Amino acid sequence: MIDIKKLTKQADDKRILRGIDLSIKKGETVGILGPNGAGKSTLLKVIATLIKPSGGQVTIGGYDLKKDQAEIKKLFGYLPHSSLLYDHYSPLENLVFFGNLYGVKNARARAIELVKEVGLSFFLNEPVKNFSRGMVQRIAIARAIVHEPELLLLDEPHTGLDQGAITILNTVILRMKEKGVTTLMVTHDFQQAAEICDRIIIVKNGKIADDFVLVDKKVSTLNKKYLYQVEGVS
Ligand SMILES: Nc1ncnc2c1ncn2[C@@H]1O[C@H](COP(=O)(O)OP(=O)(O)OP(=O)(O)O)[C@@H](O)[C@H]1O
Repeated sequence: MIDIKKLTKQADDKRILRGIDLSIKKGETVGILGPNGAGKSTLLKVIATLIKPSGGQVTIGGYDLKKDQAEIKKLFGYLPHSSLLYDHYSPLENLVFFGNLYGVKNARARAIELVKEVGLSFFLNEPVKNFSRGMVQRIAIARAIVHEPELLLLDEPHTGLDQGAITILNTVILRMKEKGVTTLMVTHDFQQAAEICDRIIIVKNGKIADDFVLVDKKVSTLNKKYLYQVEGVS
């Protein structure tokens, strides 16, 4: 699904990504972990065609990032730090708007179904500006999947969510996985990464420091591996 070779990104004098080689198969759920400033969000933004790489090759769904941006944009749903929602619109209005933008057939029915899926049917017609951070995040997740993307790019999706919302988000991710969707998730939440990811990538100083399958799904194993790679603690 994603094939990255020798990816670099330089901004001003700073080398943010220093030669990333990464191959991700269709249907994988991959957690990207690493310290602040390691380059995780930058990597996600390159894949989301939001920033141009300085060097290297990126192929997504068989399309070349340099040449086929329009095709790539249709393939993924992206959840950045900001919700991208219109504050004065309700969940229904927001999701119909974004659904139409992506050419979703029956956007209204899809919007209603998604608001139900994220547990906010009661607030279907309330303006988003009155919502709590967790409620906004639930609708932002619905927005990211409104067009049923093949690839989900999530930047710290669990931040600020209560337990109920975390469960809903994880259910959405796992349901997408059942449909063969590939997910890349930047996170600082080790518990969620251990629970839902098939594979963990640790980014440090703009490079991949580790790439492994968390066989036992234990957060303690993940903590250990992370501390070893990032802090040198064994
Ligand atoms: N446009 C830019 N110009 C200059 N430096 C940038 C730019 N974008 C990001 N950086 C720097 O690149 C580094 C990596 O940023 P990035 O947001 O990818 O880190 P991150 O691993 O996602 O960190 P965090 O966990 O704190 O979100 C940081 O030092 C950041 O300040």
